[in-house]
Amino acid sequence: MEKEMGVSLLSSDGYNMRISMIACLALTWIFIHRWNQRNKKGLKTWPIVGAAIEQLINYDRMHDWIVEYLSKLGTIVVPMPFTTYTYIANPANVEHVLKTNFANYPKGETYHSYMEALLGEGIFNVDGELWRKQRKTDSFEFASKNLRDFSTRVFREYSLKLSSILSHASFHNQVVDMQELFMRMTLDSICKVGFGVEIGTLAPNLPDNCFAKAFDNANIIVTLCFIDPLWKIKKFLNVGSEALLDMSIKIIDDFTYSVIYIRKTEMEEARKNNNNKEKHDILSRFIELGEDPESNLTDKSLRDVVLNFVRAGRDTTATTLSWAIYMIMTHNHVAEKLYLELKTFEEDRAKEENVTLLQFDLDDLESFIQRTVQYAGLLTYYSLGKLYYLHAGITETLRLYPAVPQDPKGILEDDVLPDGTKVKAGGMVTYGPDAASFNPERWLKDGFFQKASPFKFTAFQAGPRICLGKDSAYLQMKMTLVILCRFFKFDLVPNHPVQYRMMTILSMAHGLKLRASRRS
Ligand code: HEM
Repeated sequence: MEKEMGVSLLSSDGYNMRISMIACLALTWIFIHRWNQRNKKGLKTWPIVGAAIEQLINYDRMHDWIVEYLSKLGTIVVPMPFTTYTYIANPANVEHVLKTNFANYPKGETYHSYMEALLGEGIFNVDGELWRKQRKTDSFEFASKNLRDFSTRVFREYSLKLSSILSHASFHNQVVDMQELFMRMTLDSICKVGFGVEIGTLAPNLPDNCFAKAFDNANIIVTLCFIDPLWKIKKFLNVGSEALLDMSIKIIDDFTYSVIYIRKTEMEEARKNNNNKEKHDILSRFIELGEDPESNLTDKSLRDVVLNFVRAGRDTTATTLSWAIYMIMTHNHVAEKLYLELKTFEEDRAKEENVTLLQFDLDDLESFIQRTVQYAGLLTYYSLGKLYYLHAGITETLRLYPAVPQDPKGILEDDVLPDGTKVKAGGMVTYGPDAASFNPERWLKDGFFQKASPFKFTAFQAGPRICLGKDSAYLQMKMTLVILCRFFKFDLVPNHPVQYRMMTILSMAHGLKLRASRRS
């Protein structure tokens, strides 16, 4: 018995000793790992988990966290448990990744698998030949004057709808969530420009729309795949978020395919009746292109084309508009300078068009709205191009709050960036800003807007995959802001928290709740 106890005591001692030794070794390893980093300027990491702890602690302020490092260092390497992210801001590195060695940094298979349910084989979600072919066709369509004129009319009409909702709200001193209104406006306008249909979500009673809801749900769920390691299992079992995604995609597809069918039937009817009145929405243009058998455009490819445009153009523009309004209302001198630019512009345009501006009374809603409509009538693609201060304000907003804050690229082969940073195949690299304070003046010289290299100002990406909708986005943002900032002043609801949500698009986590007041 004594012997047995002795053995078990010995073995438990031995066990404890082994544990103590392992603990000692582990602590020494951690100590050496941390000691070696004591003079390191960049991110401090831990063994095995890398920077995951620091990243988790900074999750809600991820954008600032990265910008703080980038502004000091230009490049940061963030090791994570299964991969390494390299963040770059130095223009030479950005140019190398987005242009010079473009072929080594594709979207990659992981991104494709996350987005496939929603974006299919659309331009955003493919590489290689499939991407090249779409890029060529889309670039041609985007450069078309017909599409630009049609978009200008649509953007003007929906900006006026928004302004009318604000006029009523200001008359009754009601609070509005500006971000929600912008989201509705950009969804309605992209559906009109993309499919040629009115979905009417921008209305005073804020109606629900099943396509809009399903599209929002699908967007959130595919984005969650980036942080949900179980999504493939859920998809296989069709449970949880993946079951909801499946339902949402059915609603989106029913709507999209029915619009494709209706548009095709209309086009056939029109041809039979020799009625060749052209439609300018993107879908109609692609249906026409699909009539050439060599184009290989099926109904599924038409669906992918249009949904990629909805995804590209909706949240990006709406969130930038929200941040721009927030910047304007929190920087009084900017608001006043912009107001002056818009008043002068109004007088110049009225003279050019030989129009007498209507008198209006701030307390008479009808006359106020009539005046906004008259002003909008003076806004054309070319005249908006002369508003340099506005252009600088929007660009500065995008520098500080890039709508696409992270755009990770895969790495096919090991590479060395121009600043000497080594990147390994299988990791990810993403570019970003190293921004500081809001100052539209930094974009102006003698009152004229000065462009920056796209490898320095990266909000629209750069190189062969630079955003195709940049001009269209500026057109819509200017159209909207010209009307809003000419006729309204904005005040944030006291204590409303303005904070970003770190998803694929940099939206405001709690919306933008404000009161608008009318300006003479
Ligand atoms: C403020 C508004 C916008 C911003 C900041 C923006 C930014 C970007 C960025 C960063 C990319 C690269 C992302 C990636 O490759 O995943 C991109 C690509 C693209 N954008 Fe935009 N975008 C905006 C508006 C629009 C609009 C209104 C449209 C069209 C309706 C559009 C169409 C596209 C397309 C088609 C691509 C894919 C280009 C390619 O892969 O070759 N964008 N955009």
